[in-house]
Amino acid sequence: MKLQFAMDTLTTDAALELAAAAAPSVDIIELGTPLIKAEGFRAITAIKEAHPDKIVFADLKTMDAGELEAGEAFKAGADLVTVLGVAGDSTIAGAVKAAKEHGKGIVVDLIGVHDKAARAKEVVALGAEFVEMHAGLDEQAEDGFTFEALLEAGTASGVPFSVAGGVKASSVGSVRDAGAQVAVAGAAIYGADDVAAAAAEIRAAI
Ligand SMILES: O=C(CO)[C@H](O)[C@H](O)COP(=O)(O)O
Repeated sequence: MKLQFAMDTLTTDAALELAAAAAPSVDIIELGTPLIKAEGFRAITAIKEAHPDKIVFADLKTMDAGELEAGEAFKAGADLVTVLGVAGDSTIAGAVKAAKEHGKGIVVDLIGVHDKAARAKEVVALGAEFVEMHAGLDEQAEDGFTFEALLEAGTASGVPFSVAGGVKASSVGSVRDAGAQVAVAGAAIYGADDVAAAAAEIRAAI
């Protein structure tokens, strides 16, 4: 299972610093949505230039204009780009078209999707590389939410999936055991006093 580091920071300089510290322990470096909104696609280029050997993941969370937005992110250096699962099929298909043109991949983020397992099958049939079983901060706070439900949806989907939303060293083993291809950890790494050690601890737990 690969480890993805989600950098939900607001400046390229901070992201470069975080990425340098965590890089030895992670496979995928993610530019979080707030970072891309704050700094633009040039932040993608900066991270890819600093880490050409890593998979660079641009968390665009695209909802419309899939081909255009994904295409621009790939041109900037992204290897994987996210489109929302609640977007229309034509948006996802457009983003997949851009990915094929660039030899890259689309990940569909299932945040806010009620039946994640069912939508996962549909979007992989549309050409998504894998889906992200993702609970945002608001969803995690809802009554009845459990991390296990996220894992169960991944296993039930029968398609390649990642898990995001509160993953840490103590829970990453359950992500692996659920059959995920990728575990995404954000705050557990960037919020630690020692970023390099936090990333290494999660890697060791895998
Ligand atoms: O995409 C995101 C929020 O929309 C986060 O980057 C992702 O969920 C990682 O979260 P965490 O910091 O809880 O590990």
